[in-house]
Amino acid sequence: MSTRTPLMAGNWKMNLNHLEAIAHVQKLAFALADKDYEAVEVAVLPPFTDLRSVQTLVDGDKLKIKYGAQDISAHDSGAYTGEISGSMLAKLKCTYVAIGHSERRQYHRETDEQVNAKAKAAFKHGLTPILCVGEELDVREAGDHVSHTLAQIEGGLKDLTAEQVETIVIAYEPVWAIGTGKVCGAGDAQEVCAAVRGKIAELYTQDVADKVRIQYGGSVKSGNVAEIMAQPDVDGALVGGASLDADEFVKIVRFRDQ
Ligand SMILES: O=C[C@H](O)COP(=O)(O)O
Repeated sequence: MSTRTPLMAGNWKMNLNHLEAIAHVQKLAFALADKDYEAVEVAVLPPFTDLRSVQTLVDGDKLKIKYGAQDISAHDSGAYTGEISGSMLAKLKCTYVAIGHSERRQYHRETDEQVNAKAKAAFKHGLTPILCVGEELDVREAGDHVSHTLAQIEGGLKDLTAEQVETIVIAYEPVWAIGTGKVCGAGDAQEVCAAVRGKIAELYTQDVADKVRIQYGGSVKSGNVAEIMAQPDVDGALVGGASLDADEFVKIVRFRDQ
């Protein structure tokens, strides 16, 4: 029986301005009770422009919900127009930062090398990376989904220490299941999540691998979350579209009741 605490995280992507963010987090705070936080960690990943508002709300009302960013610069400071550094995110008391999301890889051509540099920047500033990996449809159809995902793991974790890796969160998100309504079968998600854990055991130790939380992401909803969470190597969900509906996200957090 795993002792890993599930992490249910809402990746808002480029949705909700700072006023909408306040209203949304207030709805979540109102709906979630202490008992929800006893067995599940809950986090939101709003756009950068919302983070100060979310921080003020969480700090002011001592909320148990955690928050983080959707990206981080690999650089500490300087002439990098449009980028946001790890120290800026740490100053806003972010806990998490998503790294290597498929939309960053696809639209911004982020490579495993850049993703690895961002993971190092996150650790340097005390942030926990949520390292996103997963294959496109053609890769799955060719039967190469496991090897593709494990190569991303190897590249993303390069030169990280065992102490760092045991705290990291991995999000397995098959690209073809993101925002499409096509859910990866629970067994298929388990296959890749187990392979990811096996790879971490090979690169580090079984003990390190047993501590790493591996989320599934891709069209997670209240109707499919229970089956996905029942898989032994799935330790949470990275939820996109469904996290924008507070009632639906609360149901996902309460996956044991679904
Ligand atoms: O980061 C979240 C994923 O990209 C999943 O998005 P989705 O739940 O809208 O499919």
